[in-house]
Amino acid sequence: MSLKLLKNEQHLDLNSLKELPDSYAWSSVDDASPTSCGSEPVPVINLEDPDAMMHVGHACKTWGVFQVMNHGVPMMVLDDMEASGRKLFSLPVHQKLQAARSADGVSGYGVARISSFFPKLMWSEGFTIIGTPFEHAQKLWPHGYKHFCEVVEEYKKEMNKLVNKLMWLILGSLGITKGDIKWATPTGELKEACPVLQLNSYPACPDPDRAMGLAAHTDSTLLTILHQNNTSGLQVQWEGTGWVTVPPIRGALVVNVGDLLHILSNGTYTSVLHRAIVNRTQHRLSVAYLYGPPSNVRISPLSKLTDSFHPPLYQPVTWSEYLGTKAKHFNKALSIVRLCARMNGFVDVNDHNSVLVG
Ligand SMILES: C=C1C[C@]23C[C@H]1CC[C@H]2[C@@]12CCC[C@@](C)(C(=O)O1)[C@H]2[C@@H]3C(=O)O
Ligand SMILES: O=C(O)CCC(=O)C(=O)O
Ligand SMILES: [Fe+2]
Repeated sequence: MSLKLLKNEQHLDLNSLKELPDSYAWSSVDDASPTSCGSEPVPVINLEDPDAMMHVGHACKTWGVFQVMNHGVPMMVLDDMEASGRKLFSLPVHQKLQAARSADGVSGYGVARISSFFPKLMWSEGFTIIGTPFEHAQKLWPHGYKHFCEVVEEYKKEMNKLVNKLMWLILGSLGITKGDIKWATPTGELKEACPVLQLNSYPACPDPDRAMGLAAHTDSTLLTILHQNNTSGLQVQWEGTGWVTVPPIRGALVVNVGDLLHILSNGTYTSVLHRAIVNRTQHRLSVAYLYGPPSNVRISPLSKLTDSFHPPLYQPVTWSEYLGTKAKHFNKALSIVRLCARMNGFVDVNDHNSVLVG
């Protein structure tokens, strides 16, 4: 009985609510005002700038997030994806539930996966696509799924090109070359990981100061590329002190460092804590392309970045192992895969039982 209630409650039609139900009222949405708390704005980088690599490296080190312009993804591809996402979320709830994520599944329609770690519900809906969206799209539009599938494929193709460009800029900024990356082909193409596309919808909210669109988290990726519509809501944490809004810029894309890049760079580039807040009048939509390594690749600190003074700080993990740790431990996942000092040889050299990892 109580389980059933909870399930129904998780699928309220947010668009129809005139008041914030208690189950959505967060007691402490700190600093929900979209100010930049006196910090610099999040960097905007022109990828055609000859110094792009340096700017990207600096942004990854200081912020863990930046926006890119002149990235090569046609505006039409972004617009089409946004329109398709909008169409999906404007379907009636009972229809969206036809494509609901199964209890043990990852793809499909539902609340944010991290919801289970919070006592209150988030003011958002999501649709996760892994591989082809065909099966779910067919349930949503029995006769009209083809267009949606085409738009998604085109979007993924363009994002894959961009993620290659960005990864080599980022790796280059760390002094890493093509031969250092196990999952790159000799021509320098990063072998296709199975990318995840996450569509997020944040309906206008009657009480935005007490609601949370998507609670603070880091992404379990190497990189995430985010397209947001013309409504702000994305905020990143700055130096652990305040929230800075990443303003939507038409045509620009937000890039953020995920936990696996944090591990790969041995902590040089930090995965950024971010969240989405909501507003009273506008429907916000975002599309995240979550990029991780191929499933057989174990990510560990690159050997070029480590030596006896800079020992590797993290254990090797595959993407799916890391997702499993994240699903269980949420924001403690990164510290769980962090090697303890003892394992790094920061121990009494006379302790012959210590495990040295090199
Ligand atoms: C490949 C991924 C990465 C996931 C889990 C799985 C599919 C959906 C992704 C997101 C998308 C929304 C935020 C997040 C925190 C969530 O709840 O679901 C992400 C999470 C992660 O980055 O850990
Ligand atoms: O909607 C946003 O701006 C943030 C989305 C996000 O963080 C995610 O999908 O991982
Ligand atoms: Fe995220």
